[in-house]
Amino acid sequence: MRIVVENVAKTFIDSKREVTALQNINFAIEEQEFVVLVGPSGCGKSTLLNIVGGLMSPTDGLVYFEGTNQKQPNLAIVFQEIALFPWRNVFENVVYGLEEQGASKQEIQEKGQHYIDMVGLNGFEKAYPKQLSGGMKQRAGIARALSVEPDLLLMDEPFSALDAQTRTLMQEELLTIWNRTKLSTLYVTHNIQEAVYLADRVIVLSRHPGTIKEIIRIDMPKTGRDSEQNREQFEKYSNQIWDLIRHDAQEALLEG
Ligand SMILES: Nc1ncnc2c1ncn2[C@@H]1O[C@H](COP(=O)(O)OP(=O)(O)OP(=O)(O)O)[C@@H](O)[C@H]1O
Repeated sequence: MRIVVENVAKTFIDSKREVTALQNINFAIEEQEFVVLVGPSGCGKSTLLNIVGGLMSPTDGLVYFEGTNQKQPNLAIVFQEIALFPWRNVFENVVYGLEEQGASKQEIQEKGQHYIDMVGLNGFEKAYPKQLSGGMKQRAGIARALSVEPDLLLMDEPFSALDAQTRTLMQEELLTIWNRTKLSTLYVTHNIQEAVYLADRVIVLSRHPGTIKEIIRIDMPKTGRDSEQNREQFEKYSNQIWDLIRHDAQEALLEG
């Protein structure tokens, strides 16, 4: 399935002012592609992700899905703050979407366990959210999203609330999982290194209004991007993206 975003614009109107959050947004996410949206604060990353996920409608333009008969394909979203149900244990949280889909008991058992194993939470099936660290909660949230085997995975700053070391480990794990599942993914981050580490293509947004500044293909193998031998190329991409964002990021900082 291919996801096409065509001429999307979004204007928010409240009592005081009108904010054009997005304008003239055109891109596609190919089957099995990992696309990352980067840009400074307020450039419209989350708004765009929410529009692609159908949680918000655009003021103009449209999002459509090619190569599928389904009117509404199966999407799963992972947010920065994983909202696990506190009264459900890890297993029960992970299989929530499967239950909603009306999966059989056997399917729930098999898929639930498969994705719990995939995110490294085996042994914690019966633990409750309050007993888990931030990284473990995030793993449970990812397993819950994966368990419905979505056509498109949407992730909005999923690791930004984690400490730096946990974040690095989670990025590595996400890449391992992605290499196994090859799920079409749209991923939002502020973090340029994270974008270069994970993406097939990086979409750089500028702000006021949020438009696409450039789309950069990260032409490196998906494994070992952070290795010594790839360091130079990794930094070249990071610098290229930072040069595109720098001015807008400075403005965002001054505006607070
Ligand atoms: N519900 C809303 N009502 C009014 N304005 C909004 C609303 N949601 C977002 N905006 C505005 O739209 C613009 C884009 O916001 P958005 O949250 O999508 O940016 P972002 O790039 O995800 O920011 P950040 O990186 O800080 O999360 C901002 O100027 C924001 O203030």
